[in-house]
Amino acid sequence: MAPVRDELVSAAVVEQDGDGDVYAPDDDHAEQVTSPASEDDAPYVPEFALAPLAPFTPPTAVVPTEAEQQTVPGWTPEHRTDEAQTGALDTHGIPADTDEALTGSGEAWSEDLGSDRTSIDEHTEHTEHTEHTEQTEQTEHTEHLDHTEDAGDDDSVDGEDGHLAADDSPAAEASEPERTGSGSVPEAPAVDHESAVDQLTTPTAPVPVVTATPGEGLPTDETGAATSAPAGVPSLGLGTQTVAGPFGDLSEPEDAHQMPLQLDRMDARPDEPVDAVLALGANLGDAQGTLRRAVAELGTLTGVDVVEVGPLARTAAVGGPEQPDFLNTVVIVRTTLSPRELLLGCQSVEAGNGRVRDVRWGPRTLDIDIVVYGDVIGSAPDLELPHPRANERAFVLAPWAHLSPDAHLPGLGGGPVAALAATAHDREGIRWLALDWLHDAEVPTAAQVRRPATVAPALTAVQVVSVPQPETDQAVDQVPDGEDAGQTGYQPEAAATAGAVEPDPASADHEHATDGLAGTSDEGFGWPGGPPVIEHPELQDDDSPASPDRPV
Ligand SMILES: Nc1ncnc2c1ncn2[C@@H]1O[C@H](COP(=O)(O)OP(=O)(O)OP(=O)(O)O)[C@@H](O)[C@H]1O
Ligand SMILES: Nc1nc2c(c(=O)[nH]1)N=C(CO)CN2
Repeated sequence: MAPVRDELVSAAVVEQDGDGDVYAPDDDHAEQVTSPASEDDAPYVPEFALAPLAPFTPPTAVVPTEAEQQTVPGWTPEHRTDEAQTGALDTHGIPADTDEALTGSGEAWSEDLGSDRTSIDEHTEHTEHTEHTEQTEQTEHTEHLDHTEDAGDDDSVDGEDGHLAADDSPAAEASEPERTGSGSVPEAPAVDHESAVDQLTTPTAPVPVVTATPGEGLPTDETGAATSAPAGVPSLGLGTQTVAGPFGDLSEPEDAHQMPLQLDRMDARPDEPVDAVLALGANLGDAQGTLRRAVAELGTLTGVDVVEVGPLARTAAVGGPEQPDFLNTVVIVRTTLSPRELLLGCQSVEAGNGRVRDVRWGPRTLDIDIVVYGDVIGSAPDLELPHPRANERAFVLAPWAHLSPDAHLPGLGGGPVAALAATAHDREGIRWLALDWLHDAEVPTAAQVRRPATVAPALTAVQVVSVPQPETDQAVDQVPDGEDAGQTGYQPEAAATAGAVEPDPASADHEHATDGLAGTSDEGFGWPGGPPVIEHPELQDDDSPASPDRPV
């Protein structure tokens, strides 16, 4: 390994996080990143560049047949690979005999991987151009994980490990919210989430090509490549096939540039449906509306059933630039998708709701993280399970513990979720939890804003409010106002069972309740002396999630 040293990269340098995600420069958040340098500051030579290269035989230009020139607009000889090297090619440079396999089952596709890496790349292009499908994140994912020279040139590849700044996609750009201060996000373009996931699961889809360290539990050969699929992975083509390296199908020497095509445990579909916990957050635009829509859209993903939805929490932003409060919730889904398929499904929903990744931990219209997927513990360049920061985030743990008081977070730093929520650093940034946010609900009276029976002991300090059904785009800011309110979706029987505390109007804290970024020492989660029952948990303020005109 070449010597490296840590350098504080200036704000002018693109930031890169531990996951390999690259973010636009952010003056406030220059990060420690590792960049290679030698003692004498000699130009850095990447390690791979030192590897002995096989002699390169440039492909022989192939003159198109007359028919080809007529049928392929814009055709030029360099669009083709040497036929002599790759066998009979179709007009897209795809070996004719592999075309069927490529569009057939994933298994058949994988069997042909050994034939020609270039043909696979070409095929991706072929798929793109011929299917005219919407440019989903999945398509990008599949395309850019190719370890080809071209892949490295593509801005949309997010970091060295090849995972994506998915929202660089044209679809995401098109849906970039206008931050005009109007507070509303333009209608997200319709995204066919089902078809996005179908592309992952149907035989005609390009199989996601994933390189990662071999997944735990998979048998591997001496190169580290997975040699067989684990139980429950019927069609993703895990196997011993290797594909040509970044320089194409060089014949000499045999193995020098062969890279194993590896799928890992994150691609393993479960034998039985698995419960996964998703954390949702939003602080731009109509955050509540977006979260409602996201829950619905998650339920439309093939292989995903929404089982339970947590309360809505208003939370102070953690990390990143100064920004509005978030609305957060958790959703428990039952899925037959693999972890990576589920991630791609979530990212598809994010993209459809205008998610843009420009600033790390910056404001966003929608964020969906996989907190846990069953009891899977594992790490791949694009997916870590459980989510590596979930154990320290009250904005995830508090709504989760409320939904599942006995939940346990597996893995390093894990433990009982309610206990983790009670000690998380950001616990005091939890402003309130609303139980009835998902469905139609009328505004509660002050007397109805109280602790419910189901609240976990560690969460009793969180004020529970009712959030009304929005009538406008700005409705996330509508105030559960005790004075003007009618009935609520809140269940008084539950409160009675719990011996709910009668609200004390004197305890109302209008100031803090209306200031999304106000001091946290004596409010919210961890309030000493019991739950603050706030008569007017005003949300109508500039810091609120639906008020993106605040400078961010
Ligand atoms: N468990 C996970 N859930 C979602 N994304 C994950 C997970 N593990 C790794 N990732 C990767 O993290 C990348 C960055 O995700 P995202 O932009 O949503 O980060 P973030 O929400 O801003 O920050 P954080 O990861 O701290 O929540 C994604 O592209 C994804 O590949
Ligand atoms: N309150 C809050 N803070 C955050 C959130 C979030 O969802 N809520 N998401 C982040 C990145 O995932 C970073 N910080």
